[in-house]
Amino acid sequence: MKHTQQPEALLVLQDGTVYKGLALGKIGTAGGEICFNTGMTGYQEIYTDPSYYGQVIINTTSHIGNYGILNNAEQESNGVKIRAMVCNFFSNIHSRYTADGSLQDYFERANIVGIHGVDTRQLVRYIRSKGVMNCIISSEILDPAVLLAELNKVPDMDGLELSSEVCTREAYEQGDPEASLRVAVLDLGVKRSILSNFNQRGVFCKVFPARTSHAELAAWKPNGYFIANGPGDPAAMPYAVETVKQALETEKPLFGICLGHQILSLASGISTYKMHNGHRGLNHPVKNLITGHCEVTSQNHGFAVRAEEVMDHANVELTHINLNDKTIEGIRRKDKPAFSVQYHPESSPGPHDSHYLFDQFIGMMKE
Ligand SMILES: NC(=O)CC[C@H](N)C(=O)O
Repeated sequence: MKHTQQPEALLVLQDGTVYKGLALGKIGTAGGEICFNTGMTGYQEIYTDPSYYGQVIINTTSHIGNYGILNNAEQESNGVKIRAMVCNFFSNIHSRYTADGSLQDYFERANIVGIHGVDTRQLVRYIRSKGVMNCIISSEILDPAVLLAELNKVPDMDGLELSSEVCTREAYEQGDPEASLRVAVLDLGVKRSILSNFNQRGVFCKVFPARTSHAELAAWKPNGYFIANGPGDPAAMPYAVETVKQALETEKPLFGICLGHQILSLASGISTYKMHNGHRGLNHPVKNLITGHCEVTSQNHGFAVRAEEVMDHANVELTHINLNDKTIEGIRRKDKPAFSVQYHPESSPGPHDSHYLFDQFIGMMKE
């Protein structure tokens, strides 16, 4: 078994709190915003989700690495997007007959630093009460004072634009070009499983870089617009808000997921804010206020849209609400064929309760 003599590692929080543990992944130092995901499965999908770009993920499920990694099937993008990882028990051995390798080797190749042997229950309770903050992990510098100085160089997520760093450089097409429906995807950090949800339903997609103007999207003659998920602060993305405003004017159907939901909200005059702690996991209960049904949802967001501004809006209707904390989970425009959700209906990883939203969007395009 590899790495039986694991070097020590330190995790230092912005407020100076220090956690000791053992190194995993690459030996090195990395800092970012610390956030926790409570999902009990799907770690590779989480690490490769571009919405986590620049973040340090605590996996609260107690065993990580035990089913290894797959080269393709569980990748949500072209590589690991998280900055670093924290867990309680990191398994050096994996068991799954289809596995292509170990998580340790995968992290080493991707230059991802991590720490395990941390009491993640205590750590999460601490962050939950103090609120979101930055952190740094190192397996090479074991002096907390030096690390704290390094940590001060890590940028604050508030006000940070990151979609331009993770989106495609060139537009590309995906799916069957003969399909009867064409969706222009504004790639703010799109997950692969969202595109497969469209392709499986016979929709042809063209994925455009984040800073594409509406004129360029419209020139492809899409039947509808999809505004993707992605990392960073939506309030720092006036370019995407402008594209969405213009897309709304075409009266063609528009659907947004997560960051896309926040951008549709901003384009509708509703502001966003940074949450005390984000929602990241696979079991967040959401009520669909149109049908009265509850959905168990997959989530990953640290910003949200302002509830009071949704409620006061003449042209926006609240469609989904979070049953844990009553935050806004979905809206639709009363005057335009546009709707969005804060959670992840593509459910990768996660429960499949919300797949119907893709069918709803396709139904609107067919009308
Ligand atoms: N998954 C996402 O699209 C995340 C959106 C945004 N970056 C947030 O944290 O709220």
